[in-house]
Amino acid sequence: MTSADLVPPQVTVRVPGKVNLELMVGPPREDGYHPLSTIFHAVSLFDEVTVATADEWGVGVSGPQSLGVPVDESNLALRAARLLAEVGHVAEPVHVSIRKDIPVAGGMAGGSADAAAALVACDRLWSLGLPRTELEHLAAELGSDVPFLLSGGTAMGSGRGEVLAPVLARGSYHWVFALSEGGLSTPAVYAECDRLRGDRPVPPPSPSPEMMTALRSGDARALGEALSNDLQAAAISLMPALGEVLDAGLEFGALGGVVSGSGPTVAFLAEDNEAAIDLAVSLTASGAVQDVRRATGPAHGAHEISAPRPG
Ligand SMILES: C[C@@](CO)(OP(=O)(O)O)[C@H](O)COP(=O)(O)OP(=O)(O)OC[C@H]1O[C@@H](n2ccc(N)nc2=O)[C@H](O)[C@@H]1O
Ligand SMILES: Nc1ncnc2c1ncn2[C@@H]1O[C@H](COP(=O)(O)OP(=O)(O)O)[C@@H](O)[C@H]1O
Repeated sequence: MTSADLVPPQVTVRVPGKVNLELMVGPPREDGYHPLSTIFHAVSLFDEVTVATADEWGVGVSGPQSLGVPVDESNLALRAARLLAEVGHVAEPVHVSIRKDIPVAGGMAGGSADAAAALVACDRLWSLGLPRTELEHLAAELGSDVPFLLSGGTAMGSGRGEVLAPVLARGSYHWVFALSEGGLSTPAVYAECDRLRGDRPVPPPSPSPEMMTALRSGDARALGEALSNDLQAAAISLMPALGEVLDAGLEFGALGGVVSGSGPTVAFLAEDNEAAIDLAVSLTASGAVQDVRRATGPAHGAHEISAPRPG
C-alpha cells in the first residue's frame, strides 16, 4: 500500500458567478415564478467546490466570501450532492468543501454556482457519466439559475431562467463589481417589483434588439448602453444607497452600470483593463461602496480543476 492509497478520492470543480446583462421580468405565473427573458453572462469571480468521500454527509465553507453561507442541510451544494446520490443510487456520503469568492446573496448566483459545481464534481467522483441534459434537468430542480452555471459563457435564459439558448456574443469585457454590506433576498426583490408595478399591464418579456446588436458587435460602449434590469428599481427601493452607487460608477467613467440580478451587487462595465483599475480605485476612494472586485467575462461554466486522486 502506498501513501496515495490512504487519501480518500476527491474532485475539485471551479465555477463562476454571473451578471444579467439584461433582465426582463413578466407578471407572476400561477406557480409564483416570474417569466423571464434574460442574458446571463458568467464572470471570473470563482468559487471552488471540492467533494470528498466521507463517513457522513457534511459541508464546510472557507474563503473571502464565506460569511452568511449556511453549513447545514440547506446549503445548495450539499443539496445538489444529495440529489445526485439519489438519482445515481449512490450510498456513499461526501463532504463538500466550498471556497467562496462569489459574494453571498449578492445577485451573482453564488449558491446556484456551488450547486452546479457540486453536480459536476459528484458526477465525476462517482463515475456516473450522466448525460449533459440529465445534469441540466437536475440543475433546474435545484434553482432557476443553476443550469446556466453549468454552461457559463453568455446565454439567453427564458422560462423562469432555466431554459437556455445560445446567443451570438463577441468580445471579452472588463467588469467592476461594487459589493454592498448585507444581501437582498431574491423573493423579496421579485415581490417588491410586483408591488411597484401595481396594476400596470406588463408585456411578456423578450430580448431587446439593442442588446442583441451590442452582443453581436462586441462593442463595449454599445453593451454599456444596452445594460438593463427590470429588478433594479425594486432593489433600489429596498436598498436606496444602490442609487448612489450607480451614480458614482457612471460619474467615474463606467460605460454602463446595472444592478446584478436581484442585487445588491452593482456591475459596471469598463472600456478596458486600465479603465477598470481606475474605476475600482475611484469607487473605493469615494467610500460609496463596501468593497469592489474586478472580473472579466465571459467565463467558462463549472469545470473540473483536479482529477480524483488514486485511492
Ligand atoms: C434574480 C435572478 C436573476 O438571474 O438571480 P439572483 O439575483 O438570485 O442571482 C434569478 O431569477 C433568481 O434565480 P434563483 O436564485 O435560482 O431562484 P430560485 O431559487 O429558482 O427561486 C427563488 C425565488 O425567487 C423567485 N423567482 C425566481 C425566479 C423567477 N423566474 N421568478 C421568481 O419569482 C421566487 O420567489 C422563488 O421562490
Ligand atoms: N452554497 C451557498 N452559497 C451561498 N449561499 C447559499 C449557499 N447555499 C445556500 N445559500 C443561501 O442562498 C441565499 C442566496 O445566496 P446567493 O446564491 O449567493 O445569492 P443570489 O440569489 O442573490 O444570487 C443565501 O442567503 C444563502 O442563505
